[in-house]
Amino acid sequence: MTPRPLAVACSGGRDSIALLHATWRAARALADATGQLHPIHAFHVHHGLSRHADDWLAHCAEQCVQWRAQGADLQFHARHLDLLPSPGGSIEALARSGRYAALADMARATGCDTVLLAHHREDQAETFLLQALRGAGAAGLASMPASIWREGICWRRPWLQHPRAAIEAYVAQHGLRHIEDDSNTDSRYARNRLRLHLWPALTQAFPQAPQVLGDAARHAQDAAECLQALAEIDLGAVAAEDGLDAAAAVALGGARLRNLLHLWLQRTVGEPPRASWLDRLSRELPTCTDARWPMAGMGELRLWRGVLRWIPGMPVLPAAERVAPVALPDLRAERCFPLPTFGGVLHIEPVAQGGVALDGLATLTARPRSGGEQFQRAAGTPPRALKKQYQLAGVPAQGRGGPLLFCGEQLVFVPGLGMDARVVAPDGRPQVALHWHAHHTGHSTTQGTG
Ligand SMILES: Nc1ncnc2c1ncn2[C@@H]1O[C@H](COP(=O)(O)OP(=O)(O)OP(=O)(O)O)[C@@H](O)[C@H]1O
Repeated sequence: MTPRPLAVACSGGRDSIALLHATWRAARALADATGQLHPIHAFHVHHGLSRHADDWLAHCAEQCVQWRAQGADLQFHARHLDLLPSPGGSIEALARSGRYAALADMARATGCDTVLLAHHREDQAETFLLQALRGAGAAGLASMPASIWREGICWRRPWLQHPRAAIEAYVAQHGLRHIEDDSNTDSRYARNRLRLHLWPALTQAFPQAPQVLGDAARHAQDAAECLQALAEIDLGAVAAEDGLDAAAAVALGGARLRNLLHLWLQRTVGEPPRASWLDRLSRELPTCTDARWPMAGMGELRLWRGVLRWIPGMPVLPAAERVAPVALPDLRAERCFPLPTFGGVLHIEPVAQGGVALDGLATLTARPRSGGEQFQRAAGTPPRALKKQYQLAGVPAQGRGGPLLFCGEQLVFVPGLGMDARVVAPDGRPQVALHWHAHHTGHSTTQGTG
């Protein structure tokens, strides 16, 4: 039988570089002992979010070339993501789901049914704490499984119970080189805030924290499995035509009813319900005969003649006027900046002429349209009301979303129209063009071309 290939998900960071190294060496040792050589595949995902992402990909690729020269049966593969955040969505969550989809895709393309991930004990403890801080139930507190099959692929975390220090020691022992992700110090991300501010104090006060939080995650895994099994049993017992027999479900009582509704809604709606919503439903359901519970932008639950059904509806995007203004960080060193509340990503491209001065990117504000904005399309033409400019330029309604970018009170950039002529930088000054990629319309708008 031909030995099965094995994949390692490699970001280029310390842990996954170490795991890739340990894996190909283990495969080679096994081959020496048994004559069976398992080919190893390294998968890298380029998220397109950091200006260093090209370097990380190059580092992983070079590392594989170097190890192949040392006798590793190792192939490198990469996928580029084009992430488009949804309004109000989390860029971390989007990157994670995009990454797993890309890894699964590479696994299928290379015939690997197992993908190794380099999470370790401290990663697991952090995940547990983050879940607790979000108010998660057993399923969230279960954190990361050491091994799980999803859609024909087994995701394994062989180092989930190993301390970070052991990996650091391995890296030092073998003189491995890895990249440092500069976004790890960005406190906008919850995991970084935890890692930078809370973790050092926590482990000083409770040195056993990584171990016991990992234990707690395993207890939560057991509890989550039991709850899932109970919900399956209850679902089988109260299923009615296209929905649930409301009286039979209510008879299960508070916690068990919520547990059942959680699984049923997750399956029918396609995502887990919010805890507050679930609480409300389980409180109101026993008191109603006919009722409706709308879920914003998704559809509604309807109770009619004793059966609770899910009626899907058209998603509704937040109206632009309800989006709050956002003071942007210094964007001078950025190439793209997601603005989830506006439903898209701002792309920044250096240009030789016709752009906005690079310095202007230090203090931009993103605002929704509030009416009365004046925009100047070209030098020598008068500034006019934005609405008029959209009409003159023939920009359709679906191309008029996204943020207006201001520098102080001066309008700089309008998706669909481009840059205001009053802020065009003189030739010879460092300058950039701005592009807005909207998520929900797929509409892309560019400085200069509108
Ligand atoms: N861009 C990526 N490409 C491939 N695999 C990735 C990528 N990012 C993360 N992974 C996988 O997921 C694991 C956990 O991700 P996490 O973001 O915690 O790691 P990291 O800090 O980027 O790097 P490392 O874990 O290698 O130090 C990684 O160890 C790796 O196996």
